[in-house]
Amino acid sequence: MKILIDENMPYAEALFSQLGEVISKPGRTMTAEDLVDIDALMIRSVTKVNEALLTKANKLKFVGTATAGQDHVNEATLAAKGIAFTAAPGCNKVGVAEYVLSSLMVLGQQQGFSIFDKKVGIIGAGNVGSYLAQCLEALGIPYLLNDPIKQQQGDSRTFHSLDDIRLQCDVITMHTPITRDGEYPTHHLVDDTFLADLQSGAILINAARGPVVDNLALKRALQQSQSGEGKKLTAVLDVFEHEPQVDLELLPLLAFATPHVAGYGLEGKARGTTMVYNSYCQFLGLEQQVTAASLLPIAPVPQVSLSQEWDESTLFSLTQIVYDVRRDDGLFRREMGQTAEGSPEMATAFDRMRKNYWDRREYSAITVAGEAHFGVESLAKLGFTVEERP
Ligand SMILES: NC(=O)c1ccc[n+]([C@@H]2O[C@H](COP(=O)([O-])OP(=O)(O)OC[C@H]3O[C@@H](n4cnc5c(N)ncnc54)[C@H](O)[C@@H]3O)[C@@H](O)[C@H]2O)c1
Ligand SMILES: O=C(O)[C@H](O)[C@H](O)COP(=O)(O)O
Repeated sequence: MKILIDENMPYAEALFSQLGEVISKPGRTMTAEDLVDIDALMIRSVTKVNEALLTKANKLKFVGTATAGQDHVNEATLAAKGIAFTAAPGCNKVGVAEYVLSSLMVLGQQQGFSIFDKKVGIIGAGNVGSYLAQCLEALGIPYLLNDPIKQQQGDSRTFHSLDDIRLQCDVITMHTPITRDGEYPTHHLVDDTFLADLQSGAILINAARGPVVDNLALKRALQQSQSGEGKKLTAVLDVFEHEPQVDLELLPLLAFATPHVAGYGLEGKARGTTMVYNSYCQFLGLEQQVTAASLLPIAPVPQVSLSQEWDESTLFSLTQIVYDVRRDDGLFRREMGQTAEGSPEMATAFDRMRKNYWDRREYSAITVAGEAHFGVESLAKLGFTVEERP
Protein backbone atom coordinates (compact mmCIF):
# COMPACT_ATOMS: atom_id res chain seq x y z
CA MET A 1 0.00 0.00 0.00
CA LYS A 2 1.35 3.47 -0.92
CA ILE A 3 0.44 6.53 1.11
CA LEU A 4 1.33 9.99 -0.19
CA ILE A 5 1.67 12.63 2.55
CA ASP A 6 2.37 16.37 2.65
CA GLU A 7 5.91 16.74 3.99
CA ASN A 8 4.64 19.49 6.31
CA MET A 9 2.63 17.11 8.50
CA PRO A 10 4.34 16.43 11.84
CA TYR A 11 4.24 12.84 13.09
CA ALA A 12 2.69 11.60 9.83
CA GLU A 13 5.69 9.72 8.49
CA ALA A 14 6.12 7.67 11.69
CA LEU A 15 2.40 6.90 11.99
CA PHE A 16 1.50 6.12 8.39
CA SER A 17 4.60 4.00 7.80
CA GLN A 18 3.03 1.48 10.18
CA LEU A 19 0.35 1.01 7.51
CA GLY A 20 2.31 1.03 4.26
CA GLU A 21 4.98 2.72 2.16
CA VAL A 22 5.02 6.46 2.81
CA ILE A 23 5.98 8.96 0.11
CA SER A 24 6.42 12.51 1.34
CA LYS A 25 6.18 15.57 -0.99
CA PRO A 26 5.58 19.32 -0.73
CA GLY A 27 1.79 19.74 -0.59
CA ARG A 28 1.52 22.89 -2.70
CA THR A 29 3.17 21.34 -5.77
CA MET A 30 1.61 17.86 -5.80
CA THR A 31 0.62 16.85 -9.34
CA ALA A 32 -1.61 14.24 -10.97
CA GLU A 33 1.54 12.23 -11.74
CA ASP A 34 2.29 12.00 -8.00
CA LEU A 35 -0.99 10.09 -7.48
CA VAL A 36 -0.25 7.19 -9.83
CA ASP A 37 -0.50 3.92 -7.81
CA ILE A 38 -1.22 5.86 -4.57
CA ASP A 39 -3.83 4.24 -2.27
CA ALA A 40 -4.25 7.10 0.21
CA LEU A 41 -3.47 10.82 0.18
CA MET A 42 -2.88 12.83 3.38
CA ILE A 43 -2.76 16.59 2.88
CA ARG A 44 -2.97 20.01 4.48
CA SER A 45 -4.69 23.11 3.12
CA VAL A 46 -2.24 23.88 0.31
CA THR A 47 -3.09 20.87 -1.89
CA LYS A 48 -6.04 21.50 -4.19
CA VAL A 49 -7.90 18.22 -4.56
CA ASN A 50 -9.92 18.53 -7.76
CA GLU A 51 -10.62 16.78 -11.06
CA ALA A 52 -7.22 17.83 -12.44
CA LEU A 53 -5.24 16.37 -9.51
CA LEU A 54 -7.18 13.11 -9.66
CA THR A 55 -6.84 12.36 -13.40
CA LYS A 56 -4.14 9.71 -12.86
CA ALA A 57 -5.29 8.48 -9.43
CA ASN A 58 -5.77 4.86 -10.51
CA LYS A 59 -5.82 3.35 -7.01
CA LEU A 60 -6.84 6.21 -4.70
CA LYS A 61 -9.45 5.17 -2.13
CA PHE A 62 -8.96 7.68 0.70
CA VAL A 63 -8.12 11.38 1.14
CA GLY A 64 -7.53 12.91 4.58
CA THR A 65 -6.85 16.57 5.31
CA ALA A 66 -5.24 17.32 8.67
CA THR A 67 -6.92 20.73 8.71
CA ALA A 68 -10.12 22.42 9.82
CA GLY A 69 -10.73 24.26 6.53
CA GLN A 70 -11.92 22.06 3.68
CA ASP A 71 -12.25 24.57 0.86
CA HIS A 72 -9.22 23.07 -0.93
CA VAL A 73 -11.06 19.76 -1.44
CA ASN A 74 -13.80 19.16 -3.99
CA GLU A 75 -15.82 16.67 -1.99
CA ALA A 76 -18.37 16.10 -4.76
CA THR A 77 -15.61 14.99 -7.15
CA LEU A 78 -14.22 12.59 -4.53
CA ALA A 79 -17.68 11.18 -3.81
CA ALA A 80 -18.36 10.70 -7.53
CA LYS A 81 -15.16 8.68 -7.82
CA GLY A 82 -15.97 6.63 -4.71
CA ILE A 83 -13.00 8.06 -2.77
CA ALA A 84 -13.56 8.39 0.97
CA PHE A 85 -12.75 11.75 2.58
CA THR A 86 -12.04 12.89 6.12
CA ALA A 87 -10.96 16.19 7.72
CA ALA A 88 -9.86 17.32 11.17
CA PRO A 89 -12.53 19.77 12.39
CA GLY A 90 -11.49 21.73 15.46
CA CYS A 91 -7.94 20.35 15.51
CA ASN A 92 -6.35 23.78 15.71
CA LYS A 93 -9.07 25.89 17.38
CA VAL A 94 -6.89 26.41 20.47
CA GLY A 95 -3.92 27.69 18.48
CA VAL A 96 -6.06 30.20 16.58
CA ALA A 97 -7.74 31.47 19.78
CA GLU A 98 -4.32 31.87 21.45
CA TYR A 99 -3.11 33.77 18.36
CA VAL A 100 -6.03 36.18 18.72
CA LEU A 101 -5.41 36.59 22.47
CA SER A 102 -1.70 37.27 21.95
CA SER A 103 -2.48 39.84 19.24
CA LEU A 104 -4.91 41.65 21.53
CA MET A 105 -2.61 41.59 24.57
CA VAL A 106 0.40 42.90 22.64
CA LEU A 107 -1.73 45.57 20.94
CA GLY A 108 -3.03 46.53 24.37
CA GLN A 109 0.51 47.07 25.56
CA GLN A 110 1.53 48.97 22.41
CA GLN A 111 -1.57 51.16 22.15
CA GLY A 112 -2.15 51.57 25.88
CA PHE A 113 -5.48 49.83 26.42
CA SER A 114 -6.65 47.03 28.68
CA ILE A 115 -8.07 43.96 26.96
CA PHE A 116 -10.63 43.89 29.78
CA ASP A 117 -12.10 47.16 28.43
CA LYS A 118 -12.68 45.76 24.96
CA LYS A 119 -15.78 44.15 23.49
CA VAL A 120 -15.02 41.47 20.91
CA GLY A 121 -17.17 40.60 17.88
CA ILE A 122 -16.70 37.01 16.76
CA ILE A 123 -17.85 36.34 13.20
CA GLY A 124 -18.26 32.60 12.72
CA ALA A 125 -19.18 30.67 15.86
CA GLY A 126 -17.90 27.23 14.91
CA ASN A 127 -15.01 25.40 16.55
CA VAL A 128 -12.59 28.35 16.63
CA GLY A 129 -15.15 31.10 17.31
CA SER A 130 -16.79 29.10 20.12
CA TYR A 131 -13.47 28.24 21.76
CA LEU A 132 -12.37 31.88 21.57
CA ALA A 133 -15.69 32.86 23.18
CA GLN A 134 -14.99 30.36 25.99
CA CYS A 135 -11.56 31.97 26.59
CA LEU A 136 -13.06 35.46 26.65
CA GLU A 137 -15.71 34.25 29.09
CA ALA A 138 -12.97 32.82 31.33
CA LEU A 139 -11.39 36.28 31.41
CA GLY A 140 -14.68 38.15 31.78
CA ILE A 141 -14.21 39.98 28.47
CA PRO A 142 -17.56 40.73 26.78
CA TYR A 143 -18.20 39.43 23.26
CA LEU A 144 -20.93 39.22 20.63
CA LEU A 145 -21.38 36.30 18.24
CA ASN A 146 -22.41 36.48 14.59
CA ASP A 147 -23.26 33.28 12.75
CA PRO A 148 -26.48 33.42 10.72
CA ILE A 149 -26.11 29.76 9.72
CA LYS A 150 -25.89 28.47 13.28
CA GLN A 151 -28.68 30.87 14.23
CA GLN A 152 -30.92 29.43 11.50
CA GLN A 153 -30.06 25.92 12.65
CA GLY A 154 -31.56 26.75 16.08
CA ASP A 155 -28.30 27.06 18.05
CA SER A 156 -29.44 28.25 21.49
CA ARG A 157 -26.75 30.93 21.93
CA THR A 158 -27.54 34.61 21.41
CA PHE A 159 -26.45 35.87 18.00
CA HIS A 160 -26.10 39.42 16.75
CA SER A 161 -26.29 41.05 13.34
CA LEU A 162 -23.19 42.30 11.55
CA ASP A 163 -24.51 45.84 12.10
CA ASP A 164 -24.67 45.28 15.87
CA ILE A 165 -21.13 43.95 15.82
CA ARG A 166 -19.79 46.86 13.77
CA LEU A 167 -21.54 49.39 15.98
CA GLN A 168 -20.81 47.85 19.36
CA CYS A 169 -17.50 45.99 19.14
CA ASP A 170 -13.96 47.34 19.44
CA VAL A 171 -12.44 44.14 18.08
CA ILE A 172 -13.79 42.12 15.15
CA THR A 173 -12.30 38.71 14.54
CA MET A 174 -13.13 36.52 11.55
CA HIS A 175 -13.61 32.76 11.99
CA THR A 176 -15.72 31.67 9.03
CA PRO A 177 -14.86 29.32 6.18
CA ILE A 178 -14.41 30.85 2.72
CA THR A 179 -17.62 30.44 0.75
CA ARG A 180 -18.77 32.02 -2.49
CA ASP A 181 -22.31 30.61 -2.72
CA GLY A 182 -25.33 30.15 -0.51
CA GLU A 183 -27.30 32.62 1.55
CA TYR A 184 -24.32 33.84 3.55
CA PRO A 185 -21.20 33.83 1.39
CA THR A 186 -18.06 34.98 3.15
CA HIS A 187 -15.97 35.98 0.12
CA HIS A 188 -15.15 39.68 0.71
CA LEU A 189 -17.47 39.75 3.72
CA VAL A 190 -15.17 42.53 4.89
CA ASP A 191 -15.25 45.02 2.01
CA ASP A 192 -15.24 48.82 1.62
CA THR A 193 -18.75 49.14 3.09
CA PHE A 194 -18.01 46.89 6.05
CA LEU A 195 -14.82 48.81 6.83
CA ALA A 196 -16.51 52.20 6.42
CA ASP A 197 -19.09 51.24 9.06
CA LEU A 198 -16.54 50.22 11.72
CA GLN A 199 -16.09 52.27 14.85
CA SER A 200 -13.08 54.55 14.91
CA GLY A 201 -10.30 52.70 16.75
CA ALA A 202 -11.56 49.27 15.69
CA ILE A 203 -9.23 46.28 15.52
CA LEU A 204 -9.83 43.75 12.72
CA ILE A 205 -8.30 40.27 12.86
CA ASN A 206 -8.47 37.72 10.05
CA ALA A 207 -7.18 34.24 10.89
CA ALA A 208 -9.78 32.45 8.74
CA ARG A 209 -9.15 32.52 4.99
CA GLY A 210 -7.53 35.39 3.05
CA PRO A 211 -10.40 36.26 0.69
CA VAL A 212 -12.87 36.73 3.58
CA VAL A 213 -11.33 40.22 3.68
CA ASP A 214 -11.05 42.27 0.48
CA ASN A 215 -7.33 43.03 0.82
CA LEU A 216 -7.46 46.05 -1.52
CA ALA A 217 -10.32 47.56 0.47
CA LEU A 218 -8.39 46.94 3.69
CA LYS A 219 -5.29 48.56 2.21
CA ARG A 220 -7.33 51.66 1.24
CA ALA A 221 -8.87 51.86 4.71
CA LEU A 222 -5.49 51.48 6.45
CA GLN A 223 -3.84 54.03 4.15
CA GLN A 224 -6.57 56.53 5.00
CA SER A 225 -6.36 55.69 8.69
CA GLN A 226 -2.60 56.07 8.82
CA SER A 227 -2.60 59.31 6.82
CA GLY A 228 -5.02 60.72 9.40
CA GLU A 229 -7.84 61.13 6.84
CA GLY A 230 -9.97 58.12 7.77
CA LYS A 231 -11.15 56.46 10.97
CA LYS A 232 -8.47 54.87 13.12
CA LEU A 233 -8.18 51.19 12.19
CA THR A 234 -5.77 48.46 13.27
CA ALA A 235 -5.53 45.20 11.35
CA VAL A 236 -3.91 41.83 12.02
CA LEU A 237 -3.71 39.30 9.17
CA ASP A 238 -2.64 35.68 9.42
CA VAL A 239 -4.10 34.93 5.99
CA PHE A 240 -3.78 36.80 2.70
CA GLU A 241 -6.03 37.01 -0.29
CA HIS A 242 -3.41 35.73 -2.75
CA GLU A 243 -1.14 33.76 -0.43
CA PRO A 244 1.58 32.58 -0.74
CA GLN A 245 1.87 35.98 -2.48
CA VAL A 246 1.63 38.96 -0.16
CA ASP A 247 0.83 42.57 -1.06
CA LEU A 248 3.98 44.42 -0.04
CA GLU A 249 2.09 47.73 0.17
CA LEU A 250 -0.39 46.20 2.60
CA LEU A 251 2.20 44.46 4.78
CA PRO A 252 3.70 47.60 6.45
CA LEU A 253 0.21 48.88 7.22
CA LEU A 254 -0.63 45.84 9.33
CA ALA A 255 -0.08 45.74 13.08
CA PHE A 256 0.87 42.05 12.88
CA ALA A 257 1.25 39.84 9.85
CA THR A 258 1.95 36.11 9.82
CA PRO A 259 2.05 33.42 7.09
CA HIS A 260 -1.10 31.40 7.84
CA VAL A 261 0.24 29.95 11.08
CA ALA A 262 -2.41 31.02 13.60
CA GLY A 263 -3.36 27.39 14.20
CA TYR A 264 0.20 26.04 14.04
CA GLY A 265 0.60 24.83 17.63
CA LEU A 266 2.30 21.46 17.98
CA GLU A 267 -0.77 20.13 19.76
CA GLY A 268 -3.02 21.29 16.90
CA LYS A 269 -0.84 19.69 14.26
CA ALA A 270 -0.60 16.45 16.25
CA ARG A 271 -4.39 16.47 16.63
CA GLY A 272 -4.83 17.04 12.88
CA THR A 273 -2.48 14.20 11.96
CA THR A 274 -3.88 11.74 14.49
CA MET A 275 -7.47 12.56 13.50
CA VAL A 276 -6.80 11.60 9.86
CA TYR A 277 -4.63 8.64 10.91
CA ASN A 278 -7.37 7.28 13.17
CA SER A 279 -10.00 7.79 10.45
CA TYR A 280 -7.83 5.94 7.94
CA CYS A 281 -7.30 3.05 10.38
CA GLN A 282 -11.06 2.87 10.83
CA PHE A 283 -11.51 2.95 7.04
CA LEU A 284 -9.10 -0.01 6.76
CA GLY A 285 -10.98 -1.86 9.51
CA LEU A 286 -8.02 -1.64 11.92
CA GLU A 287 -8.61 -1.13 15.61
CA GLN A 288 -5.47 0.90 16.40
CA GLN A 289 -6.01 4.51 17.48
CA VAL A 290 -3.43 7.12 18.53
CA THR A 291 -3.91 10.13 20.81
CA ALA A 292 -2.21 13.45 20.02
CA ALA A 293 -1.07 13.76 23.65
CA SER A 294 1.00 10.56 23.38
CA LEU A 295 3.17 12.18 20.66
CA LEU A 296 3.95 15.50 22.35
CA PRO A 297 7.24 16.41 24.03
CA ILE A 298 7.43 18.27 27.34
CA ALA A 299 7.28 22.07 26.96
CA PRO A 300 10.49 24.13 27.43
CA VAL A 301 8.89 25.87 30.44
CA PRO A 302 6.56 23.19 31.78
CA GLN A 303 5.70 24.74 35.14
CA VAL A 304 5.10 28.21 36.59
CA SER A 305 4.21 29.10 40.14
CA LEU A 306 2.06 32.07 41.15
CA SER A 307 2.86 33.98 44.35
CA GLN A 308 -0.25 36.14 44.28
CA GLU A 309 -3.57 36.62 42.49
CA TRP A 310 -2.92 37.11 38.78
CA ASP A 311 -3.53 40.49 37.17
CA GLU A 312 -3.36 41.69 33.55
CA SER A 313 0.40 41.98 33.64
CA THR A 314 0.82 38.42 34.99
CA LEU A 315 -1.64 37.16 32.38
CA PHE A 316 0.44 38.84 29.70
CA SER A 317 3.63 37.17 30.96
CA LEU A 318 2.01 33.76 31.32
CA THR A 319 0.45 33.73 27.88
CA GLN A 320 3.52 35.18 26.16
CA ILE A 321 5.68 32.34 27.54
CA VAL A 322 3.60 30.15 25.26
CA TYR A 323 2.97 32.41 22.27
CA ASP A 324 4.00 35.94 21.36
CA VAL A 325 2.68 36.91 17.92
CA ARG A 326 5.65 39.30 17.47
CA ARG A 327 7.98 36.32 16.99
CA ASP A 328 6.18 35.17 13.84
CA ASP A 329 5.45 38.73 12.71
CA GLY A 330 9.13 39.75 12.88
CA LEU A 331 10.38 36.74 10.96
CA PHE A 332 7.63 37.06 8.36
CA ARG A 333 8.41 40.73 7.63
CA ARG A 334 12.13 39.93 7.33
CA GLU A 335 11.47 37.01 4.97
CA MET A 336 8.96 38.89 2.82
CA GLY A 337 11.15 42.01 2.72
CA GLN A 338 13.86 40.03 0.93
CA THR A 339 11.62 38.92 -1.93
CA ALA A 340 9.82 40.63 -4.81
CA GLU A 341 6.04 40.58 -4.90
CA GLY A 342 4.72 38.04 -7.40
CA SER A 343 8.02 36.16 -7.51
CA PRO A 344 8.44 32.42 -6.96
CA GLU A 345 10.91 33.36 -4.19
CA MET A 346 8.11 35.03 -2.25
CA ALA A 347 5.99 31.87 -2.41
CA THR A 348 8.99 29.79 -1.38
CA ALA A 349 9.77 32.08 1.56
CA PHE A 350 6.12 31.99 2.69
CA ASP A 351 6.08 28.20 2.64
CA ARG A 352 9.58 27.85 4.11
CA MET A 353 8.54 29.65 7.26
CA ARG A 354 5.54 27.34 7.60
CA LYS A 355 7.57 24.20 6.92
CA ASN A 356 10.32 25.14 9.39
CA TYR A 357 7.89 26.44 11.97
CA TRP A 358 9.09 26.31 15.56
CA ASP A 359 7.61 24.00 18.19
CA ARG A 360 4.93 26.37 19.38
CA ARG A 361 2.79 25.00 22.19
CA GLU A 362 -0.68 25.62 23.59
CA TYR A 363 -1.39 27.02 27.09
CA SER A 364 -2.20 23.47 28.25
CA ALA A 365 1.52 22.56 27.96
CA ILE A 366 2.22 24.73 31.02
CA THR A 367 1.16 23.81 34.53
CA VAL A 368 0.38 26.88 36.64
CA ALA A 369 0.58 26.19 40.36
CA GLY A 370 -1.20 28.48 42.78
CA GLU A 371 -3.76 28.83 45.54
CA ALA A 372 -7.45 28.93 44.69
CA HIS A 373 -7.74 32.62 45.63
CA PHE A 374 -4.97 33.47 43.10
CA GLY A 375 -7.60 32.94 40.37
CA VAL A 376 -6.23 29.65 39.05
CA GLU A 377 -9.72 28.47 38.13
CA SER A 378 -10.03 31.10 35.39
CA LEU A 379 -6.57 30.16 34.10
CA ALA A 380 -7.75 26.55 33.89
CA LYS A 381 -10.78 27.73 31.89
CA LEU A 382 -8.36 29.58 29.61
CA GLY A 383 -6.65 26.26 28.89
CA PHE A 384 -3.66 26.18 31.26
CA THR A 385 -3.06 23.01 33.22
CA VAL A 386 -3.52 24.06 36.83
CA GLU A 387 -2.20 22.64 40.08
CA GLU A 388 -4.23 24.07 42.92
CA ARG A 389 -2.14 24.42 46.07
CA PRO A 390 -3.94 24.08 49.40
N1 LIG B 1 -5.31 30.52 10.15
C1 LIG B 1 -5.35 29.26 10.54
O1 LIG B 1 -4.33 28.68 10.88
C2 LIG B 1 -6.67 28.55 10.61
C3 LIG B 1 -6.82 27.47 11.49
C4 LIG B 1 -8.06 26.86 11.60
C5 LIG B 1 -9.12 27.27 10.81
N2 LIG B 1 -8.92 28.30 9.92
C6 LIG B 1 -10.04 28.79 9.09
O2 LIG B 1 -11.03 29.28 9.97
C7 LIG B 1 -12.29 28.75 9.59
C8 LIG B 1 -13.11 28.52 10.85
O3 LIG B 1 -12.56 27.42 11.53
P1 LIG B 1 -13.49 26.51 12.43
O4 LIG B 1 -12.66 25.36 12.83
O5 LIG B 1 -14.14 27.32 13.48
O6 LIG B 1 -14.58 26.06 11.37
P2 LIG B 1 -16.09 25.64 11.68
O7 LIG B 1 -16.61 25.04 10.44
O8 LIG B 1 -16.15 24.87 12.94
O9 LIG B 1 -16.83 27.04 11.95
C9 LIG B 1 -17.10 27.99 10.96
C10 LIG B 1 -18.35 28.74 11.36
O10 LIG B 1 -18.53 29.84 10.46
C11 LIG B 1 -19.94 29.98 10.27
N3 LIG B 1 -20.22 30.78 9.08
C12 LIG B 1 -20.26 30.38 7.80
N4 LIG B 1 -20.59 31.42 7.01
C13 LIG B 1 -20.77 32.50 7.82
C14 LIG B 1 -21.10 33.86 7.60
N5 LIG B 1 -21.36 34.35 6.38
N6 LIG B 1 -21.15 34.69 8.67
C15 LIG B 1 -20.90 34.23 9.92
N7 LIG B 1 -20.61 32.95 10.19
C16 LIG B 1 -20.52 32.09 9.15
C17 LIG B 1 -20.43 28.55 10.18
O11 LIG B 1 -21.83 28.48 10.41
C18 LIG B 1 -19.61 27.88 11.27
O12 LIG B 1 -20.30 27.89 12.50
C19 LIG B 1 -11.99 27.46 8.81
O13 LIG B 1 -12.97 27.22 7.84
C20 LIG B 1 -10.67 27.74 8.19
O14 LIG B 1 -10.91 28.31 6.91
C21 LIG B 1 -7.73 28.95 9.83
O1 LIG C 1 -7.90 25.21 8.03
C1 LIG C 1 -6.92 24.95 8.77
O2 LIG C 1 -6.98 23.99 9.54
C2 LIG C 1 -5.70 25.83 8.75
O3 LIG C 1 -5.90 26.91 7.94
C3 LIG C 1 -4.50 25.05 8.36
O4 LIG C 1 -4.03 24.35 9.44
C4 LIG C 1 -3.38 25.91 7.85
O5 LIG C 1 -2.20 25.20 7.70
P1 LIG C 1 -1.84 24.31 6.42
O6 LIG C 1 -2.87 23.27 6.29
O7 LIG C 1 -1.90 25.22 5.23
O8 LIG C 1 -0.50 23.79 6.71
